[in-house]
Amino acid sequence: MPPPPPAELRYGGRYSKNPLEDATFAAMCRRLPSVLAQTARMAWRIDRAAVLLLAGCQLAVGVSAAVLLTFTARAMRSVLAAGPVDERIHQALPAVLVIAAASGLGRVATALSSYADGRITPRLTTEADSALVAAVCRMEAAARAEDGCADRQEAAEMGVVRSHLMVQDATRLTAAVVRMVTASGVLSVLHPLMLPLLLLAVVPAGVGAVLHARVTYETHYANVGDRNVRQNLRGWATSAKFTDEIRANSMTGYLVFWYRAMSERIDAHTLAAAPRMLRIVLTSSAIGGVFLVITWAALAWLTASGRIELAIAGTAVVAVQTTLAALSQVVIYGAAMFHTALYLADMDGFLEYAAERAPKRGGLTPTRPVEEVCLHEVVYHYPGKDSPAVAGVSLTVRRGEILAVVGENGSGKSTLTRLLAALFLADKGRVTWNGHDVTDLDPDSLWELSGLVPQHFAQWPLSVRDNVTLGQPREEGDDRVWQALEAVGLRETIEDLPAGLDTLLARELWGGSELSGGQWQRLACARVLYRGAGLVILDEPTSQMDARGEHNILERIKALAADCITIVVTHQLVNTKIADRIIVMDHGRITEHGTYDELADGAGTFAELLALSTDR
Ligand SMILES: Nc1ncnc2c1ncn2[C@@H]1O[C@H](COP(=O)(O)OP(=O)(O)OP(=O)(O)O)[C@@H](O)[C@H]1O
Repeated sequence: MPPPPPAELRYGGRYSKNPLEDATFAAMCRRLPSVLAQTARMAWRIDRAAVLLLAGCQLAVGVSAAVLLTFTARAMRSVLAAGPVDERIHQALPAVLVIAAASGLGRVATALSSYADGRITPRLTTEADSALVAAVCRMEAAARAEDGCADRQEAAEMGVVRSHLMVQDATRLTAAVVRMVTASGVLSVLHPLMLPLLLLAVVPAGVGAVLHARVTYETHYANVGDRNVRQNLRGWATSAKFTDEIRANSMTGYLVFWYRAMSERIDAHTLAAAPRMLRIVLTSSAIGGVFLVITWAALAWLTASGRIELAIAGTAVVAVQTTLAALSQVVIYGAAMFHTALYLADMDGFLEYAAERAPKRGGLTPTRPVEEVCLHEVVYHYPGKDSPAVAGVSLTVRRGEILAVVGENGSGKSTLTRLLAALFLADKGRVTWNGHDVTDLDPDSLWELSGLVPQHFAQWPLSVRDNVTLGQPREEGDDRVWQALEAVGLRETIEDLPAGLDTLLARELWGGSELSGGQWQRLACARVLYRGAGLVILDEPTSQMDARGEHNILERIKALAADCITIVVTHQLVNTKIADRIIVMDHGRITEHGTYDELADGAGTFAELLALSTDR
């Protein structure tokens, strides 16, 4: 049976207006100097010596071009003068030598500038890439759920990819400008009419190149949403972690077909732009060609009518060729630079957007140990949701206490833990740690005191040791790492791995090993134990564990409870026996609270869920 047709995906996550809708040709040209300045600033920060070398080379390229043309005129005059050929050549020899030296200088300068570019570009890309990763990692967690955030990030990624062209485009553009200015200077001296004619020949190509870049960017913009979804789909479909689920649920054909269909939709957008591009290129070439013919005709007429001498006309031919080549390059690289600038603007825009959404909280350091975490009438709404996930919750948890949070799916348990850990800030109400509002506390110092095993934890493709210690300063010796592993019953498993603590936990990477689901979960618990955190939040920490593993962890939680605040979210109601207090959540509110015995003997949701869990 052929795979079913792909779902029509209506992706409404457009983040803003296409910035090109209002951009005029003049506005784009005006933008170039600022892009050049931005490139120079970024490069200057990275490698001043290389920037100076680059600037020196550009100057050398310009000087060599000017010298080349001026001495070509002299050599021509000598060669075309009256007298015996050997004498004329002899007379032209000094100028020829200067020409050879100037072109040698030009070539060396070009080679050195590409060396300087090679020194700057990789680091520039690394800077851009690292800045993007840091910006995303530092955003407020809640902002990542905003509409369009992922789209903007995808557009910004393109800026990083393009950043490797920045210096190259800028160098080529400035080299072309320098060559153009020198060559056109020489040409204007030869005859003032030549330059405006040449400009007319090249300007249509310039307009064409910029329009071309606009269309390419528009296509890119139209595809941002689709590409975002396709990229996610690709990651999920090709990850070894989901192979079983994909195969055993006969999703393969569907996913492969869907992936292809999405790619074809992206291609269709791109192909739809091709005729427009062709029209632009043909029109601009035709207009430019007409003016070029007029330029050559004008030169022929000036020479034939004796307005310029033959020797000068020879130089003019070289100067026209040089200016024309330089002008074309200015146009091509100007358009390329403009094109790159559009993606860089997306990247800059996203960095600004992310910076605006970086935590803007106070700088107070929380007092240690964490004695008390309180919620005062806290409300939290996810963007785009009608009803709040947490709807006016007040709660106090103290050191030495184990609090269990139970409730049906979607009742707001995980959101409550995010608010307690100050991962999200309340829309209304206050969350305090030791009496200080979390909005006044420095988030990094605050999270140094917390440890979390989330429902969906990462399986870091790192060594076992790094999986346990990630987020903590590296210590001498592995004693505490082994203690944490022992506490979750993983010692033997890890000892049996080929390289013990050094074993890479990523089967898909060469030499890596893989753990089972429950073993991964034990490892996530070991990480929290290793942290010795003051606020420990365990969101369904034993959902994948066998009875022994679960028992181990619960015993460990009890043993450590005296020194910290422990919050356990669980659907295994029997596990709430270890808690001093249980709260039941329903539609974002606490509907019941008490000890296990009080709630089990009551007539509320807890007793009902407990009865259901044993009714088989
Ligand atoms: N990132 C998110 N963006 C938008 N809505 C969300 C997000 N996370 C959760 N929600 C919504 O908030 C509500 C509470 O979700 P929460 O994850 O807190 O529930 P829960 O009690 O932990 O559920 P479960 O038992 O299934 O883990 C749900 O209606 C859910 O759809």
